[in-house]
Amino acid sequence: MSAKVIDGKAIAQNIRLSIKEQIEKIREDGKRAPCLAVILVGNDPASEVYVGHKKKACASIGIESRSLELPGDISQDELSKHVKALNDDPAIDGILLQLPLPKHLIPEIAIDLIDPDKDVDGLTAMNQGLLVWKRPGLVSCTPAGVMELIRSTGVKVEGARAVVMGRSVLVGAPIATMLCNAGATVNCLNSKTVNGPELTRQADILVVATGVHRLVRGDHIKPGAVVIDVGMHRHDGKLSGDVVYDEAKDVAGHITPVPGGVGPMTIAMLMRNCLTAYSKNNL
Ligand SMILES: NC(=O)C1=CN([C@@H]2O[C@H](COP(=O)(O)OP(=O)(O)OC[C@H]3O[C@@H](n4cnc5c(N)ncnc54)[C@H](OP(=O)(O)O)[C@@H]3O)[C@@H](O)[C@H]2O)C=CC1
Ligand SMILES: Nc1nc(=O)c2c([nH]1)NC[C@@H]1CN(c3ccc(C(=O)N[C@@H](CCC(=O)O)C(=O)O)cc3)C=[N+]21
Repeated sequence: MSAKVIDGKAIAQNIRLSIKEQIEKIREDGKRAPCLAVILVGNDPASEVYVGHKKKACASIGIESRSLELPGDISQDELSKHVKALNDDPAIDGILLQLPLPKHLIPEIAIDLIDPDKDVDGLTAMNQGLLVWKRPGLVSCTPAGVMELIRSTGVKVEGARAVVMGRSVLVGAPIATMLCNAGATVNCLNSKTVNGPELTRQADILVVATGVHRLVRGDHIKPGAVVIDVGMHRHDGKLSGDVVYDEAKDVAGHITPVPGGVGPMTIAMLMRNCLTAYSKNNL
């Protein structure tokens, strides 16, 4: 039996449409559009591509975007000044600092300066902490998107066994927390985990976010499981994930493709967070 493909692109499109309609209403009331500021430090080509996607998505649904392109050798202090200026600018609703930063900069110092009410990436210690306290503020885009994709399958999360591969602050850790909050029994694996496949084979819900190409094979998956592949790799212009899709699709019950799975949801959740931040900041 072949798994049902979770169409992240279509689900994301619906969410974007709903946000677009809400913004149209705001504009009809004579109010200004929401505005996202994206900070890009240096010229990492992959980051430039992602930032391009985000700005295009903003334009297509009526969110304004400003980009701040800063030199790769900028000092931590200078970067801090830019973040603070955006915090103080009432015309800016959301601030996104594209990661990774050049090696000499400490990302958490810059991130934690972002006003939590403008932190549309959900990465500040405040927003991550609120998630652990089960009273989420702005939630990280990829984890929020992953939860939406799991919900779209109709598979019950409460009581399910979930395995998250990866424990990064951007992806793995908040996904594990959100699954835990939703009542799943969660194992969060890392690069030192012994016998990973033994654990993944028990998972009703398997989320893979390791950045290791083709790590998860068909026989690592429990038959009928929900498999969410966050990984993103580009080889000869073709995109693929951390899961060996052709093997996994014959075992899983539901599976996300790469591309067309988690990626479009990340962008849709960013748009949703911009609208949430705008609404909160313009009460
Ligand atoms: N589609 C999208 O919207 C997005 C996709 N991505 C993609 O997701 C992937 C992960 O991103 P990110 O979390 O930022 O990456 P990181 O490199 O920050 O984290 C990878 C995590 O995977 C763990 N890991 C490595 N090998 C294994 C293994 N064999 N078993 C279990 N865990 C393992 C690492 O463990 P340890 O902590 O021990 O090192 C680490 O916690 C990347 O491919 C990235 O490109 C990221 C963001 C958004
Ligand atoms: N502060 C910060 N926040 C992030 O959210 C963030 C980041 N830094 N750094 C890099 C990662 C990566 N990321 C992706 C977003 C969209 C797609 C996406 O749209 N993917 C499409 C394909 C896109 C293409 O064709 O290139 C898809 O999977 O179908 C992928 C990856 C966000 N990230």
